[in-house]
Amino acid sequence: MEPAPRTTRLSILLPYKFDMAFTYEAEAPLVPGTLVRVPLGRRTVVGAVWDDPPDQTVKTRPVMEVLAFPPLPESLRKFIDWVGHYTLAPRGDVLALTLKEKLLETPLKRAKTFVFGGADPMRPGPSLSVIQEKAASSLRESVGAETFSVTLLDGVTGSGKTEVYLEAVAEALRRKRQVLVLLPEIALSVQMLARFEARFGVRPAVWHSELTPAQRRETFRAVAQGRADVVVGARSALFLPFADLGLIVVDEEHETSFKQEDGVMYNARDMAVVRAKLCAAPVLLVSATPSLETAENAAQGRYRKLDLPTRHGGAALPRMEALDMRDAPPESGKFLSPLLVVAMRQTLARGEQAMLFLNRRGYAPLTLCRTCGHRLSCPNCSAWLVEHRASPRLSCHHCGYSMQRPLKCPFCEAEGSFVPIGPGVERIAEEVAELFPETETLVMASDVIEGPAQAAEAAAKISAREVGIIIGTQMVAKGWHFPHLTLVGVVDADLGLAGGDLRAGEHTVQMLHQVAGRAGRAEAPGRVLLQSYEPEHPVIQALLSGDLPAFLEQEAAIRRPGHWPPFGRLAALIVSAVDERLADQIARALARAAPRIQGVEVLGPAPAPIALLRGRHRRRLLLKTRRDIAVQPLLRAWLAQVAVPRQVKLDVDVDPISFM
Ligand SMILES: Nc1ncnc2c1ncn2[C@@H]1O[C@H](COP(=O)(O)OP(=O)(O)OP(=O)(O)O)[C@@H](O)[C@H]1O
Ligand SMILES: [Zn+2]
Repeated sequence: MEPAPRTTRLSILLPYKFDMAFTYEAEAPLVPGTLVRVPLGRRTVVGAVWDDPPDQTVKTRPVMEVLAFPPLPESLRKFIDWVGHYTLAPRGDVLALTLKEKLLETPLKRAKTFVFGGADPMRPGPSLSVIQEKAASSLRESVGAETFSVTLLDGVTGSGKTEVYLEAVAEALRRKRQVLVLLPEIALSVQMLARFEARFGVRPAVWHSELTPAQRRETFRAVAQGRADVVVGARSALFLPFADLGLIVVDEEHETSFKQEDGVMYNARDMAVVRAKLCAAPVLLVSATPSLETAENAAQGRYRKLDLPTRHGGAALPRMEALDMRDAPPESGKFLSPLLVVAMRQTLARGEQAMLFLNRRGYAPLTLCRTCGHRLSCPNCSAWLVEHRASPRLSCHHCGYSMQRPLKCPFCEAEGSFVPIGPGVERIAEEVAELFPETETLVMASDVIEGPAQAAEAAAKISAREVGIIIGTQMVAKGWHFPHLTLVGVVDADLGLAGGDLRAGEHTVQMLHQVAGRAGRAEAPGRVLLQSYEPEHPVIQALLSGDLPAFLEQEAAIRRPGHWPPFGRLAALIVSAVDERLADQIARALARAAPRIQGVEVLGPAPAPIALLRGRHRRRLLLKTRRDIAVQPLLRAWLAQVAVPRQVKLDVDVDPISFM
């Protein structure tokens, strides 16, 4: 008879760049998901017992400590495996999204400073309109079914989408289930958090990058123990260890900021659907301007769709007009058409507020030497330096490089010859200050409004009408409800169309429609003026008509024949190296090894639009397949053929959103 083994072998996934789980030994079996401390080389690290079969042959080291923490649930472990498989990221890197470095090392606060749970779903919400109630009761049913389903809640701006989805949240809470609400920019969601509190009597738990380590740890634990009943979070909240998730809401599902562009490149909107499926829970995608992906899924019957076609309380949708800048141009060196200025004066005279939208931070996007034409660019990136005057510097928005404005042109040595070209929000603010010296104005951009507290302060000022004119980047587009705001001026409606990537038109329509939706949300009607040099462009026409479904139809007709998403699949390879020749060499080697299969096309290699980024030269290849062909096996087989030296970084971006 063989002697019984004294120890058990365990597979342990470590939150580092390894795809495989490592085998360790423990004195007794541990359930999968258990968090343990183990040796790794000369260090000790925290990992999780995983479901892979342990290797029976390798030499093992012992588990050092079993952490007193609820094991990661099976649905989360499967999710981590799934995300790794889909994005081609090592599973360890995906686990790291759950087990943030040091998360479990932070000592617990003595005093209980954080209180979770206690949302009261029995408190009455507002009385819903007939059409809102219809949508709400359908959502309550989905939540009550306690099984996987996907619903698109498609409602015009100000239709009460938030009120309606709070009803779904209430239903999940009545069933004692946990709820996750994903927002594109949690730091800017002060109004949403306040509404949540008004509805349920407590603030929800929040999850975003600005939490302190202690807040993180406490929240993580409360979610794992099921004490945190609602979590409102940024995309990374998808990786929290929910004990009993009963509903996921993805608000503003069309937002590109749900896509993480570095490390594990995942789209939180799409992964939310996967997470819900693995938890057998419903997921609700919410938008006034659904992405073509989601609209197509609804059209094909894969997702259910609920509509809220009118604004709440009889408010009309704002009137949209294009200002043809060829007919009514601004004065030279200025950017606001006289017609827009007149409209602003009228608005202010009525005691209402105006908002100017320009999705560009800083003073000017480009600085040019008048004498020789030299342009100031970043030494590390293929990008112009952006002038900022609030804190006077020229800076690179890609790598953070910054410098003083030089006195002399480094090229022709002319003195005092630099001129700013084009506007950023600071320059618009300067123009506004000249035109409206008496009016209080407020700039909202990520370099001026840095966190939730400042955003709350800004919102409070606007609501209290301490501000007449608001000038902002995309930060002002999202979700705000300012009852006295009736005029929105879009400074450059053509801006987003210039780059011309696959979704440029779609994203411009979504963003501008969203900004427009800030106008006239209460009694006074709203008006939106789009400054454009090309008002006949289909995107501007779609905005004017307000017929977004028709626009999506057009987009679909353009993308369908070439199998562009969502009618086909894309994956991008981004090769980068400090040594340009090496980047080229590997990119060419990849091109030679590219799959040659029917229904599969490889484009490139080509220099990336940002060909130099943080000192690295970048080349791109794009894999395009028919929808019925999965890209992951193709990518794996492809990448296995090319040896990539250590000095070269190869990023794989499945379902790319950015083509830069
Ligand atoms: N049934 C209702 N009773 C009272 N107020 C309501 C009702 N429905 C909506 N509102 C109010 O109308 C405003 C707009 O609603 P809400 O913010 O939910 O719309 P939304 O569709 O989410 O807007 P957006 O997409 O533009 O951010 C809010 O102030 C909200 O409180
Ligand atoms: Zn740079």
